Amino acid sequence: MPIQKIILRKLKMTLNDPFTTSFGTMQEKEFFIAEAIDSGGNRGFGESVAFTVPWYSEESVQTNFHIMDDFLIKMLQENEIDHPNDVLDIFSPIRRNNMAKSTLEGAIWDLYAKREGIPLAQLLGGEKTEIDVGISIGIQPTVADLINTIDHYVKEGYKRIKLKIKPGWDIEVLREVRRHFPNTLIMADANSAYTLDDVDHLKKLDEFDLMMIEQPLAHDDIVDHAKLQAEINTPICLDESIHSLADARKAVELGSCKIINVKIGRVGGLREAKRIHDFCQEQDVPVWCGGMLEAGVGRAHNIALTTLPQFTMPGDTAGSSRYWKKDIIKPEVVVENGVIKVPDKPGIGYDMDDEALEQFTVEKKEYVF
Ligand SMILES: O=C(O)CCC(=O)C1=CC=C[C@@H](O)[C@@H]1C(=O)O
Ligand SMILES: [Mg+2]
Repeated sequence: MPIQKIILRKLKMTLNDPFTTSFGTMQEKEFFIAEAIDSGGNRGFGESVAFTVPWYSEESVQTNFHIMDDFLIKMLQENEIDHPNDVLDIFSPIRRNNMAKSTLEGAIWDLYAKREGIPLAQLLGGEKTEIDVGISIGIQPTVADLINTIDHYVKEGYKRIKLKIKPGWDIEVLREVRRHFPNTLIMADANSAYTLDDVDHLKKLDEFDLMMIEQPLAHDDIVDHAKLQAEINTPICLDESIHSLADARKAVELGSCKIINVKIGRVGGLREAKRIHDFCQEQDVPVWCGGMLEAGVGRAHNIALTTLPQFTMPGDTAGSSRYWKKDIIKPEVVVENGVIKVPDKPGIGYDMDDEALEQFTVEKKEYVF
């Protein structure tokens, strides 16, 4: 692929509402958009999903820049890329830093699909023309606020509600939520807020008929999760613990989870995400696509991935307006009755809103090939 230039832009955008989890609250979001341009003027885009503070994983906005700027882009300049599947092989001398790798890999997948004139979803092997989506709701100031927020999104048609829980904001909250919403698909995400000392407490979740509990124990654990899964009926879904196909295989073998949340950035890109999908399909383990409060480019990549068949559960890819007053793609991502229509244009299927891209850019660097 004749890449002529890569542009890295650091953007700063403000979420409509603060998003609170067991590890903190976010409202300002900084991230990188990588743009890969070929000799024909085609433009491919990828989005970095690390947060400013490394509280979800060890990566941050600044480590993403350091790794891309000092290492990864040079590796792309020095190696031939025939297919986007080559990119992670080229990056393999660099350990982890998956979100940095995924930013550039994503831009190259989009560029390749545009050069071929096909949608990214189709290039990945996805066949769905629409995808079902749920929504992730942060910890709210009061239970009444939470009930109102859920009510709003249930009425908008979201197919599944994910709540954030932590010690002190869990059993009683879920009891109230279940009482108000007896038939809604509900799951809880703990972002590693518990330990095995909480087994008896976590067993109480079984009474709420949750679809799953996401990442109850340590972010780097699969052994204790297997012990917990043996004690509770609620299916465990792993998020933070899964960085690769190898992690997914070990977790499934150990019985650490019954469901996997696939985040493209966390696993190092679309190639690894697809491999995890394929493995889970063979093993009959459902997967769904997680979110990292992305802007339009990351959201579009999530939509393309979700068209693969084993994404049988609604993911966290809500509509653009849930996060942003103005997104960086045109049209923005729209959810109607809990469904997103998969775009059928080449690549990620949405156009860049270049004015918005410029408006939110706070730093920019170009790399000529
Ligand atoms: O709406 C989204 O993009 C999903 C938001 C969400 O649930 C999460 C975003 C960022 C970090 C975590 O708190 C989290 C998750 O763990 O899945
Ligand atoms: Mg999670």
